[in-house]
Amino acid sequence: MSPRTHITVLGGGISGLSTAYYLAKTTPSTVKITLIEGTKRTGGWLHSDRVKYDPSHTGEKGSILLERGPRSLRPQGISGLNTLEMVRNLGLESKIEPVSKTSPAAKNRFIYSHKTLHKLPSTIMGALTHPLLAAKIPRAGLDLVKGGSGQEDESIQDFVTRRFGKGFSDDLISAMVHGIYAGDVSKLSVRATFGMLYHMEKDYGSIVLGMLMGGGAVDTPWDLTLKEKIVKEMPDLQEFVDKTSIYSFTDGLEELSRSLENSLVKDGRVDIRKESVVERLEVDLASRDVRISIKGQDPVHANTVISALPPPKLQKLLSTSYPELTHNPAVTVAVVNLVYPAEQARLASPGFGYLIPRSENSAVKHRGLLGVVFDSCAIPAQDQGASQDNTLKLTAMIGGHMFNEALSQLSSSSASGSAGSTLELSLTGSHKDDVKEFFTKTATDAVKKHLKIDATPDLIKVHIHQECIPQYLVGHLQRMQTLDQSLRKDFDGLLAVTGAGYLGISVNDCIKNAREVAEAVVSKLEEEEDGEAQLVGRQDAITGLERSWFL
Ligand SMILES: C=Cc1c2[nH]c(c1C)Cc1[nH]c(c(CCC(=O)O)c1C)Cc1[nH]c(c(C)c1CCC(=O)O)Cc1[nH]c(c(C)c1C=C)C2
Repeated sequence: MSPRTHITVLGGGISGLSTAYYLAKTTPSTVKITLIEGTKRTGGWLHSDRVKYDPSHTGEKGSILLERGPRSLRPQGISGLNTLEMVRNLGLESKIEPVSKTSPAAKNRFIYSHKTLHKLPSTIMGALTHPLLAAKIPRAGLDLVKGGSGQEDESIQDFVTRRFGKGFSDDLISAMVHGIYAGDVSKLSVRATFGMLYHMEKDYGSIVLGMLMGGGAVDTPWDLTLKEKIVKEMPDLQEFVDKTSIYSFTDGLEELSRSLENSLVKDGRVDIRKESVVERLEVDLASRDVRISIKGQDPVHANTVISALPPPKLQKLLSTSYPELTHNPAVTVAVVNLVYPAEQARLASPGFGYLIPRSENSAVKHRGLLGVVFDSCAIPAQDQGASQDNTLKLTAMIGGHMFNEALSQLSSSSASGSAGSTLELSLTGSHKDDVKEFFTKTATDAVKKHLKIDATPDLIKVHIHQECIPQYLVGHLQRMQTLDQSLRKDFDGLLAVTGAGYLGISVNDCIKNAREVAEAVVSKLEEEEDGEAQLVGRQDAITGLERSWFL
């Protein structure tokens, strides 16, 4: 590869950091790598706070971890294995806090319905015979006799209702969609979010049959090669995967992005530009140059740009319009951390937490509550000192697709009267306080009503994460295929994309997709150097969206 080669990554979240990390691992030291981080703090919605905490009832000092976004990772699957490999290479293994498959957090996930907590089924068979659905028709039979819809895509709700009946979608599946996407089951694409179900229907004509046959996998050839490589190099990881349900780190999931950034700094290969606002990307195909204009700084020139920015942010930098970059909204989630004195607050049903299904009409009845995580039970080892045994820590997640609808109730109840859609989003001054108070009350009322905990929290923290989870609307994968073709045609490999806005929102998927695009870009640049690329032409240029044709 030419010593003048310069690859620039845009975006300092987990996807941008991972892309830079894999580029640094796979390129010779002569290749220049720049990471332009932007103005937001590294870690984004993975951000965690460790609060020095003095439980007043003991007078002893402790320290308690309050996390904002996803707080754990699943080790399973190829993307899970890939993250574990990264964790080991970063030297983070000693910080892992595993949750065993036999722990209450692994076995007990609940949904709140008809004034009680019901245990979520862990298998499709368990779901089909679930007491919440007992009064309805035998759904397993329905699934076995129904064929496919013949449609390329449909909403999760349409798919599930067609195969298993409406109760199944409104009760169980909508709750799960709240607990992953904070999204609306009637709007999200079944193919892009639960691809396994889509493929089971397509391949076996039945989900039950597909499950029994172990079908539905959506692993690409690249995924399978990656798995083989990791298993060969680190065979002992499988043992951890087999016994672990989820895991986190001593100081929270943010430790992963912090450690990634530290390793990039220490390694010295990547020029990290913090606090840099990219204003424009201009591409000159003839000289194979991308001019990156940065506010108040000299422009940067690169041979390839990999954007890990949210798709609408990338659109703002481009002169041509790509409707696929702006089609999906991203939802806002309010995260309320609550810490109670343990002797006044006890969980009757220990577990991971509970979710509110669509059938509960949450936007109105529960002011937009999506669910509550039982942090003290889910990953108890994260809290230290006196706080570990003397506190009950819960986190309420509120809003998502119901954010504005829920908050519109504030305008009718608060003196300021300025909530609702105005939350698009100028959270300042007294209005900000009203909004925070609204979410605090939503969370504490839910804990009283649903968990029968009447105590007053010792500590409350509210964080509002604007547009933190992209919503893959119906037709998402087809749009990604169209975008793949357009980027290939217009940029000929000079611009590739990665990140939660495209092909997987989970932390594991973001890391694996970052690895895939970084490795593909590097091998393409190597081919170009060898003169092979000229023979193959645009058909082969890298966009980061190649896997959209496999899913
Ligand atoms: C109550 C709302 C939410 C809870 N977690 C999230 C929300 C919006 C965010 C979230 N949860 C998952 C992901 C994707 C995976 C990742 O990045 O690691 C995100 C962004 C994982 C997840 N959470 C639940 C399920 C079934 C999954 C899928 C993978 C898995 O099985 O672990 C369920 C769940 N989420 C929440 C609760 C309280 C809950 C179950 C009781 C909180």
